[in-house]
Amino acid sequence: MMSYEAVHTFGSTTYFIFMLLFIWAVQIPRTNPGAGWWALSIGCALLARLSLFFASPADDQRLLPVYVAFIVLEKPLLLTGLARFLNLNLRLRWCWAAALAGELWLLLALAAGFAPFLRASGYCSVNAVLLACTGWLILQHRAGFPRWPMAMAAAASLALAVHWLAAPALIELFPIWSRYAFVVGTALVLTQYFSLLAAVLALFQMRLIDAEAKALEMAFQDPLTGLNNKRYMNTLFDQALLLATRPHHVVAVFYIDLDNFKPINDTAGHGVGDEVLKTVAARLKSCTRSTDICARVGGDEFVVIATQLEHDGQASDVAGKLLARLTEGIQVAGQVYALGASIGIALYPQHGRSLAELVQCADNAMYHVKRNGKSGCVVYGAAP
Ligand SMILES: Nc1nc2c(ncn2[C@@H]2O[C@H](COP(=O)(O)OP(=O)(O)OP(=O)(O)O)[C@@H](O)[C@H]2O)c(=O)[nH]1
Repeated sequence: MMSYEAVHTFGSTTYFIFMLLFIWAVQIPRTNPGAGWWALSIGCALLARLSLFFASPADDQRLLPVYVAFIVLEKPLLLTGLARFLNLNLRLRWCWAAALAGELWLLLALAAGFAPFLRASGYCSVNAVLLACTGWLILQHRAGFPRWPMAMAAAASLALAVHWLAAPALIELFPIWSRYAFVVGTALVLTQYFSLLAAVLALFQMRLIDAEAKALEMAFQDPLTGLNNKRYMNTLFDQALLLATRPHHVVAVFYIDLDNFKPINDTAGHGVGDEVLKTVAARLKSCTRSTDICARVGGDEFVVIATQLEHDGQASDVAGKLLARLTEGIQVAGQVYALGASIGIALYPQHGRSLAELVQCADNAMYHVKRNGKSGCVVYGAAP
């Protein structure tokens, strides 16, 4: 068993470090509020501990009200921090009243010369109730917060509640327990504050990852169809070329322009036009591999980049499949709309080495189809 002084020194130092870490967490932008209250609450735990440190057994009773004042004050601060962290609109006046009652009970017990068990049971019960509330609140509202830190904080809070509730009776029955209780209490308080700090930081990390994913989505995705946009296509094209440099792999760029899309907008409205575009996007996806790139590059214009084709002829097969799928009727709100598609194809490396060159060739080929009656596909340079 570590000596009493060693536990004191270790506990005080670590409480102090945690207090600094909570103060630091307050400075981090976009963290949930609460860390400031927890810096105050662990500060109270630290002051309570220091008051014990300076109490020799003889003047123990003189410093006991100071110790108890800090140790019960810690709990409403802890709960206020938790309510702010969890964004709960709670009235916590009763916590402060309970803390005050715990302190008053002690003063009364000291003045009236109550037995140690009776004297301690007042503030120990207040601590136990407030810690049980802390654990219960965490368990009730942990959804959407970091899982493990919240579970650990709830477990430590509930264990501390049991610890405080049982302490007066255990010390009465086994006086040696006061020494063990000191170590157990320190370990549980450290676990509790460590978990809360971890929750603050893990939530901040979750937010960052979320924001990054949203920013990427906005930067690289077409909001209507969920397909990639031009910027993403440019980014991914280099990867597609890497795949194409493998032996027997060909990359084909398909420029697809829908035929007769405008009349749908004009007759049925933009909303129906949007639904049609979404269906087209889903069909493009269903006709291609997950490694292929499907992008919406204009109102009713799409580019598909098929990677890992085994020979040039396969590009025409893919175009045929795309065309067949896109010319199937599209049903929106009980009405079936008929579309066509003009598809131009360019192959890497025959028709160009950069994406811009390939898209330009595929676009030219697509215009050739448009000019020759629409709804068809042609490879760049192959048209008569
Ligand atoms: N519903 C909807 N329409 C759009 C969107 N973006 C562009 N458009 C419309 O899409 C139409 C595209 O025009 P065109 O390509 O000339 O229409 P088209 O009838 O397919 O013409 P062809 O290609 O010659 O067959 C225009 O009317 C645009 O206003 C969009 O996000 N949603």
